[in-house]
Amino acid sequence: MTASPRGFSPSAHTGKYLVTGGAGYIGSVVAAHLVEAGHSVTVLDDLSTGFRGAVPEGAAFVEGRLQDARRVLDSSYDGVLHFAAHSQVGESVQDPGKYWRNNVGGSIELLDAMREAGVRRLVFSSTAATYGEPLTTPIHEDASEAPTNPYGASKLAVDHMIGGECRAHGLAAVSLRYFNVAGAYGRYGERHDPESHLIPIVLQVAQGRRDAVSVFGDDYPTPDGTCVRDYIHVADLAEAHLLAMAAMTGGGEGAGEVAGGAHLICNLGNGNGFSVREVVETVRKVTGHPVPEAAAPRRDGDPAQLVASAERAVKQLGWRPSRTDLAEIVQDAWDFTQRYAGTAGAE
Ligand SMILES: O=c1ccn([C@@H]2O[C@H](COP(=O)(O)OP(=O)(O)O[C@H]3O[C@H](CO)[C@H](O)[C@H](O)[C@H]3O)[C@@H](O)[C@H]2O)c(=O)[nH]1
Repeated sequence: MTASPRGFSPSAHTGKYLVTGGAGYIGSVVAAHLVEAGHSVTVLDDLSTGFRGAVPEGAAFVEGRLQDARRVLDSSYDGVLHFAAHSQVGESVQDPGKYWRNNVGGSIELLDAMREAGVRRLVFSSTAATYGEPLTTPIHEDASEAPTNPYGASKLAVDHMIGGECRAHGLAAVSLRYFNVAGAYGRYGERHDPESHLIPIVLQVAQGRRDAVSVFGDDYPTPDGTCVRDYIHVADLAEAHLLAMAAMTGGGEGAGEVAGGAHLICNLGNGNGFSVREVVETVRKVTGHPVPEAAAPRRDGDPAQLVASAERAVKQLGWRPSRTDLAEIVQDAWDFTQRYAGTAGAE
């Protein structure tokens, strides 16, 4: 095992969990954390964007869609962690039906399968994109929800569906709204094709696989004119998922027990914003390589600034992010990029 857990153990209880999308970036990191904490894990993934090699050793694997959850789940499962989704903002604008069908339609099937099998706990991978253009910063969970693209709208629809399922049928659920997830956890890291996220793109420039990074807009109302985002380490994010499940199984560390019928929504971010230019500069320092920049027009739908208030996750779940330094996040992503991304082991 190349990953290096830091003695994180959110719960003395061990359980049996289904991880949908566990061959993808975030799902695989969470699945690895669950296995390392001694839980029994089954990954359900259709490998449309994930990699078989990213499923952690020790987890069972079922290749299938969310519609197939019915043939996997039974009452021996303690809960589900649901990551399987399409997640490209630009693509969702081009092909919205794909997002409604898969993200919303698939989640309906999953919720039905859970109810039929008597599996009553869910952690859902939601997103800051449910808020849209923020009216205030940092963003709290009671901010207005006005997604600006079908990706965010599909995730918000699922959050609403989950709320209804909790009220009607006593499901316990935690929706975690991620800000900009980055970094890697040993051999588990970010590999999108095509890549659209800033940090992996800048690292590809540092590696010489791209000529320059396009900086999308330098006239935003931010200190250096480029967009500001809240980057959160994927391992800190993963720990929040285990704490969320623990809050529902009675082994939680936070203030809030999430009982049947309750739906807790928590933002996950560090509360610090970094601009595109600061990210590029950090990559130069960490890698020691030059990173040429090219000015480019603003990208449609990009808010100037997205920064989280994660106070609720800290209070309710007992979450304590420990990798908040941007250089550490970039370093871990860089190690992954050099060792694993684009290698045969990725398949
Ligand atoms: O080549 C690039 C790529 C990105 N950027 C800029 O870098 C910032 C971060 O962009 P990312 O694509 O890495 O991340 P986003 O903030 O667009 O996306 C994040 O927030 C979205 C919601 O707003 C979704 O949740 C998405 O999955 C999540 O990664 C943005 O200002 C973007 O314009 C560039 O300047 N050049």
